[in-house]
Amino acid sequence: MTPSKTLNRPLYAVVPAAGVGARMGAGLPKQYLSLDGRTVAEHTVTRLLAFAPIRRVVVAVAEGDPWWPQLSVARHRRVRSVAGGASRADSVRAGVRAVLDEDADAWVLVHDMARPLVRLSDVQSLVTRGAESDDGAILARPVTDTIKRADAGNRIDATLDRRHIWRALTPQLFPARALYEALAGDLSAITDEASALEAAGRHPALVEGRADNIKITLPEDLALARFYLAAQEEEGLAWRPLA
Ligand SMILES: Nc1ccn([C@@H]2O[C@H](COP(=O)(O)OP(=O)(O)OP(=O)(O)O)[C@@H](O)[C@H]2O)c(=O)n1
Ligand SMILES: C[C@](O)(CO)[C@H](O)COP(=O)(O)O
Repeated sequence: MTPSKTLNRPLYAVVPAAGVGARMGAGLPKQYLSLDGRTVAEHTVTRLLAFAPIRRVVVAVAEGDPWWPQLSVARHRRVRSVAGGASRADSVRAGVRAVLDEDADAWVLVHDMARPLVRLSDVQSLVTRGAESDDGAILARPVTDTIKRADAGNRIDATLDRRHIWRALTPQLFPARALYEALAGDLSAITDEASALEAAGRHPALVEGRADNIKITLPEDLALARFYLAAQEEEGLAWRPLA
């Protein structure tokens, strides 16, 4: 992938990877499950490392995680590990702190470890669009179903105009300083980084990403991920060994 021509500040990736995968219920965190012979974590980090403009990939792992240090990707020269926190937002904040300690002027791409199928073409689109404004940008998908809002009794309260409804994906791109400050308050309702920036009055851009950039969350997502991975390989997006 050729370096971005648009982002004129250092680019880092922060990967929250300190979750336990409760909804997957696999007995170990889902990022260490195998996908075509490699862990989900290896797929994810290797893809980010293949995006040349990323100076470093900061991975937030749970304290005492015995699986992460066993992966060769954890020792890659452009990978750094930090201790994650009790919530996703805490883990992201720890990663962004490490980025700011290296470069106060950096931008960060925050990407779920649980999204191993992200395409470099989507990362490039995000960086190109995100660089247009200090409010940043996120990958997202317009919804294709009819969207209902429920009342407290799970009866339909309203049908929303889906032309304005998008599903948030990752990566999400922001100036590191702005994100760090936005993550300083009450994090209990924060499920993605854009929400934190929105609460601070910013309006990140939505950049349409590919549908195969799924988050592995439930057991059935593994079969879907294998299907999409095979399709990507047929397209020529094959596994690339670390440089
Ligand atoms: N304290 C936490 C919780 C989550 N994550 C990370 O945030 C990403 C998205 O979260 P999610 O899919 O919810 O993962 P889990 O928290 O592991 O899943 P669950 O909610 O089912 O336990 C994952 O890469 C996960 O490892 C994190 O870094 N720190
Ligand atoms: C950030 C995210 O992937 C956007 O869809 C998502 O919100 C994280 O998932 P979680 O289950 O809320 O941690």
